[in-house]
Amino acid sequence: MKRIWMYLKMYKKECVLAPLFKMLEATFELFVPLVVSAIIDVGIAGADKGYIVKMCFVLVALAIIGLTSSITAQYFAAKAAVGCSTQMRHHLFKHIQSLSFTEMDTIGTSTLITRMTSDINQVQNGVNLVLRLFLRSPFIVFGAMIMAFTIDVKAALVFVGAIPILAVIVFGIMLSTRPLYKKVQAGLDKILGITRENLTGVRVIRAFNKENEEVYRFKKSNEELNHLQKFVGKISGLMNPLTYAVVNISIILLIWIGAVRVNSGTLTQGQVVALYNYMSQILVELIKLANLVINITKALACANRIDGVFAVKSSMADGKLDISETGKNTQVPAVEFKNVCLKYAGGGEEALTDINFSVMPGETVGVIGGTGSGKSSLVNMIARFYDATEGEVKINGRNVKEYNIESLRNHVAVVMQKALLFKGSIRDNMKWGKKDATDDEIMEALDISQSREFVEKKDGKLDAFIDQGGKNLSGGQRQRLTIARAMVRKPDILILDDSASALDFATDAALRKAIRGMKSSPTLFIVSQRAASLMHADKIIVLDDGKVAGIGTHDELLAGCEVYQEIYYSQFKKEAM
Ligand SMILES: Nc1ncnc2c1ncn2[C@@H]1O[C@H](COP(=O)(O)OP(=O)(O)OP(=O)(O)O)[C@@H](O)[C@H]1O
Repeated sequence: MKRIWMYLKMYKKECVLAPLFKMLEATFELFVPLVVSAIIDVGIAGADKGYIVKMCFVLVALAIIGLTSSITAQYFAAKAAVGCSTQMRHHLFKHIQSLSFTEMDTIGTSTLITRMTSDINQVQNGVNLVLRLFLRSPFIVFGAMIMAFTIDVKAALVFVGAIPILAVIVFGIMLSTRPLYKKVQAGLDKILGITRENLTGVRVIRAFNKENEEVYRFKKSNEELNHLQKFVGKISGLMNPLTYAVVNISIILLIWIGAVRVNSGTLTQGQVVALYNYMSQILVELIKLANLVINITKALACANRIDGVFAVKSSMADGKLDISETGKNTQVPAVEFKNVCLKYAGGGEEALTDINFSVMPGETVGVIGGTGSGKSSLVNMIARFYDATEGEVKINGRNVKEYNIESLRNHVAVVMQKALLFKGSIRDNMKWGKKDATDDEIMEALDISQSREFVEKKDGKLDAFIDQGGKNLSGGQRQRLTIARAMVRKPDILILDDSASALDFATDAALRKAIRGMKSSPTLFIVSQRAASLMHADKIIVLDDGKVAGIGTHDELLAGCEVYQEIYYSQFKKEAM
């Protein structure tokens, strides 16, 4: 609530004008039954055609003024609601960007997307409805009752009896359905999550013939939601018959009392019709009010969930040191791990235990080990995607935590296992590496990553269009372009995290040779399960179940490291086959 108000404060004028125009509309609406009553009592009763036409014009004028007020109110309410949600979305996105991978892992991508999209939309709807209805509906309810009293106190007593009964029914149903609506919202979130997972993983699902299982999984969740919605719908469905029953009984009473009083000459026929219209207006507004309260409840629940994300603070404090101020001394290791341990949030075993090694500037380091042995975890700590839970990761002799994260990540380029490109031209994608990269710099990076040939064959060359995620490229082409994107930056430390796995051996070898041939060759980490990709490295780190099983050159490890021997001979036997 506090947060919504924080954003709404920027739209104070709109927040005042929207309800005011709605009240203006309501005021004119309250006059309509009186005009209709006058048409009956004066125009029709007196057969005065001129009067009837005149009053019809008054009705049209009231409708036009009401409509104009309503549109104006809608404009201001929408401006405030959309403005509030835009600001909130912007800040939430910025906040999410500031979170470290640890928090992102804990919250989950799917949840974050739901907060950014449907939750903020719900808040926007809630704000819009509140601005339009929170004054208007009570105003009409009480206004109609007062108008009824001005017509006839005795007949208006029917209103005094009916309104509380109607309020109890409407709000009673609303209160009983409120927790159920929360469950519906959770069910919707689940469906959204399944849909998102399925759409992003559609290729894998088809490759594994999992369509039927996925359709079944979706159907199950959808049916659960359907049952819940039907149940809530049935309770909410009681609202109309019950309220209409009360209103109709009240109307019968009104007409009965009215008829008696018309006979006695205390009331006119038109006044009875006016009383009837006021009763109808009250009913409509009470139903609107109930919907408003349901929407407020949903909006507040969503706002709380959004607040929950805002409440998560990054566990990664930014340092002050600019990395360009270090690294002048070539005798200091470019990367050093000192007794490093890593345990991911959410418990479980340590992913890395007591890792110690150092790498001098310009050296090539291979990281090898079985699946889940901790290779990616190890290199991810160099660019501070995760912080060591124990020990120290140092770059140029200083703890990575001392560096300003932006300068650190400009210095360390990571090519991730999953080759991900973004919608846009090849040039746009390359400029992710360096904003102001010239075409020459891009071509140089394409040369190193062995991508020039296929890029030059594409229509438009650097302007060739890449679909979202790089779907219109082959796996190997995607990998080469992600490597080129990292090379454009000319990083001091380059990490290839199993990022050449889709390349053939000759291209893989040509890539490594080109990197080593660069004028200022980076300190290079090659993570791979293929011994052939890193056997020429200056140093190979062999990981086994999160621990270092051996560090040394290929020859040293082949002579003395059992895990390395196992990996190497298993592959060379395989490759020889
Ligand atoms: N974000 C994470 N949250 C929790 N646990 C994780 C996370 N990332 C990795 N792990 C766990 O840490 C261990 C090491 O994983 P890591 O990805 O570093 O292995 P790897 O050697 O790179 O494997 P692969 O070769 O299959 O990519 C695994 O047990 C994995 O389940």
